[in-house]
Amino acid sequence: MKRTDYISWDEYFMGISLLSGMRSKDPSTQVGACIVDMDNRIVSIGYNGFLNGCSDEDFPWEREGDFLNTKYPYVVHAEQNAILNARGKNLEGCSIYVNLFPCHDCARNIIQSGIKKVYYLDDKYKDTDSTKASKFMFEKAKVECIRLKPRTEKIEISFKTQD
Ligand SMILES: O=c1ccn([C@H]2C[C@H](O)[C@@H](COP(=O)(O)O)O2)c(=O)[nH]1
Ligand SMILES: [Zn+2]
Repeated sequence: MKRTDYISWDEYFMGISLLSGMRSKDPSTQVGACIVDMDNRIVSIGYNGFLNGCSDEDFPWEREGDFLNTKYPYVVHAEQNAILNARGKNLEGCSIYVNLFPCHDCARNIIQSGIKKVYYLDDKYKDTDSTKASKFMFEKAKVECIRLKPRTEKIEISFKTQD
């Protein structure tokens, strides 16, 4: 008889976003993104981090202080890494799963890439102008935003073997 307690597509793709976010070295907010095509195939993934080919040690993780001494001008956002990691593949009609609602800069990139659905979990920056601008642009561009309400708070994975 087939298993019945398997995870849903939404749990699977958001789970992969969260796992991807666990690669992030940002001490305050870890973001992961997973782009999926209309056949439920994963096209690309990404997380927030500093620049390819540069040492992480050369950049600050600070949130406050002089702008140039904070992470903000240097960190590449998860959604943008996922779009860029697709290496020019056609993303028209794809969906993106991301654990944090996209900022206005990511929203512009998502829209321009042809992605049509955004599945998200957390909306902790909902009162910021950046998120308000994202929502305005998504609405105008007819990109659907869906907040996932998982039926469980945690999914466990184990590396334990049976041998
Ligand atoms: O759309 C987004 C918005 C933010 N991020 C990343 C960028 C930063 O590394 C953190 C946010 O840091 P805070 O300390 O919470 O300001 O999240 C992203 O990847 N995508
Ligand atoms: Zn962003």
